[in-house]
Amino acid sequence: MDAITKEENRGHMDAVRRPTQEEAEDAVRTLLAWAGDDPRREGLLDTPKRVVKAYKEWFQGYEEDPVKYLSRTFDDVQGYDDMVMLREIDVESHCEHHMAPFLGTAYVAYMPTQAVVGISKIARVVEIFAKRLQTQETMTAQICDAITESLAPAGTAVLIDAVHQCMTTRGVHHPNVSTITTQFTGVFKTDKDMRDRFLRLAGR
Ligand SMILES: Nc1nc2c(ncn2[C@@H]2O[C@H](COP(=O)(O)OP(=O)(O)OP(=O)(O)O)[C@@H](O)[C@H]2O)c(=O)[nH]1
Ligand SMILES: [Zn+2]
Repeated sequence: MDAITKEENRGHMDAVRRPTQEEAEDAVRTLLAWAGDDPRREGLLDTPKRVVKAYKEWFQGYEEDPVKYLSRTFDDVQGYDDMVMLREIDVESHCEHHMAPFLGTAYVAYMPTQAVVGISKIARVVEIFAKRLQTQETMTAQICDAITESLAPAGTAVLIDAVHQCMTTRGVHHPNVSTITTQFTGVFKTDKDMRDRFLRLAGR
C-alpha cells in the first residue's frame, strides 16, 4: 500500500467539491435537529461553528504531505548503525466507519542505512496520517510506507495500540478492548531477533 502523497490526496479531493464553511455548518445543524434537539436554542447557536472548527483540527492531515517532513536528513552520525526508535507517540485519530475517535500510542523504528531524519519528523508523520479518517491497519501501513519510501532504511517497524470509541461507547460496548496492529519491512521482517528487540523495547 502506498503512502498517500499530498498530490494524490489533492487529486482524490478534486473529485469532490469542497463544501463552503456555511454548508458545513448547515450540515451540523441538520445533525443537531436529527438528534432531536433544536439548533436555534441559545446553547446550540455557536455549536455548528465550533464543530466545523474542531473538524478542521481533527482532519488537518489532508492538508499536509508527510514526505515533505522526511526529506531533510542528517548524514553526520559518526557511524551510528543501529535502530532508531520512538516510543509512545500519542495517536488521536478517527475511524472511517463511524467517524468516532480512536486513541492510543504508536511505536516506530527504522534501521538507518546512511542518513537519519530529525526524530520529531517521525512523530509528525504519525500525526499527519492520524488526522485523517482511518482504519488502524491503513494508518499503520501508511506510516511504515512513508518512512520506507523516503529514507530507504534497512527496515521499518510500526506498532499501534489503540482503543476505538466506536467499540467502547457504542455497538458492542467493550470498554477494555484495545487493538494492536504491526507492520514490518526489511530486517524487522526477516530477522526475528530484530523484531523481538523492537517488540521488547515497545514493552510487548
Ligand atoms: N478493521 C478495522 N475495523 C474497524 C476499525 N475501526 C472501526 N472498525 C470496525 O468497522 C466495522 C464496521 O462494521 P459495520 O457492521 O459496517 O458497522 P456497525 O453496524 O456500526 O458495526 P458495529 O460496530 O459492530 O455495531 C465494525 O466492526 C468496527 O468495529 C479499524 O480501524 N479497523
Ligand atoms: Zn468505527
